[in-house]
Amino acid sequence: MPARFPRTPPTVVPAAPRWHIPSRIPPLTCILQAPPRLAFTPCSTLSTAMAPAPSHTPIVISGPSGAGKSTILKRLFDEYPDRFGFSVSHTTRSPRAGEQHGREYHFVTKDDFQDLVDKKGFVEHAQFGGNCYGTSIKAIDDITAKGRICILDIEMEVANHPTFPRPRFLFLSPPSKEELEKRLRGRATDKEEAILKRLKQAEAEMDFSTSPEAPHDKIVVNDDLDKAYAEVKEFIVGKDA
Ligand SMILES: Nc1ncnc2c1ncn2[C@@H]1O[C@H](COP(=O)(O)OP(=O)(O)OP(=O)(O)O)[C@@H](O)[C@H]1O
Repeated sequence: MPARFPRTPPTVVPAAPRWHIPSRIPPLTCILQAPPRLAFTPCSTLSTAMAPAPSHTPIVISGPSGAGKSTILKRLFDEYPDRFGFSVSHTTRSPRAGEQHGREYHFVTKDDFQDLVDKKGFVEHAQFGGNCYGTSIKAIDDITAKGRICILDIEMEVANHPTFPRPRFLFLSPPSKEELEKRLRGRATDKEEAILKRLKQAEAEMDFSTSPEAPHDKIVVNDDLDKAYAEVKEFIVGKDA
């Protein structure tokens, strides 16, 4: 799994969760016009019609915490060890012991960070715990220049960037809220409060995933792991890989 960018929690608009599986996702023409609005219609969807041909275009993978992103990506990276890369984020926080500039993060001053923000050099950036974090266009381009596919676990604001070419968006969905809760508890990495918070946020993410503003080219339901992996793999590296 890539170094994870601290994600800004989406705004949760209270709504009764509807975990259904629509037959297709909204057309891509909606994507670049509207800002990502996180109002909510939970569901799990599958679509192949809108996905462009696999290439070196960066992939943004999203989905509720516990949906299985790390599990599936690990499998993919094990199968294709030289095919992917992760962008190195910028941060204004100080390096921790053992961290190297340019490896874990690009450690920059607040002024330098702001300068890059002003120049629209980030595809997304956010504040977290009093520090700024961002994914720069250059960091993504560095991966693509090496002939690798850059995998990003970032917010959807990248879809609205004025100059960055549109990445491909993959959403990994759990089969149900109950199953998601089971996985989060089974993973045993979070306290009760964190699990409840993740579940609430999951509802917002699920709703957003099928709203007209959602940019996803493909939504994979991670019920059976092998099947979900095969679908993710086909979307990312193509059918014949
Ligand atoms: N298809 C599946 N069936 C059953 N369990 C699964 C499946 N996929 C993943 N899991 C399990 O669900 C748990 C959550 O998976 P994982 O940690 O990969 O989720 P994640 O989406 O990466 O979460 P986070 O965003 O919090 O990192 C793990 O314990 C994993 O082994």
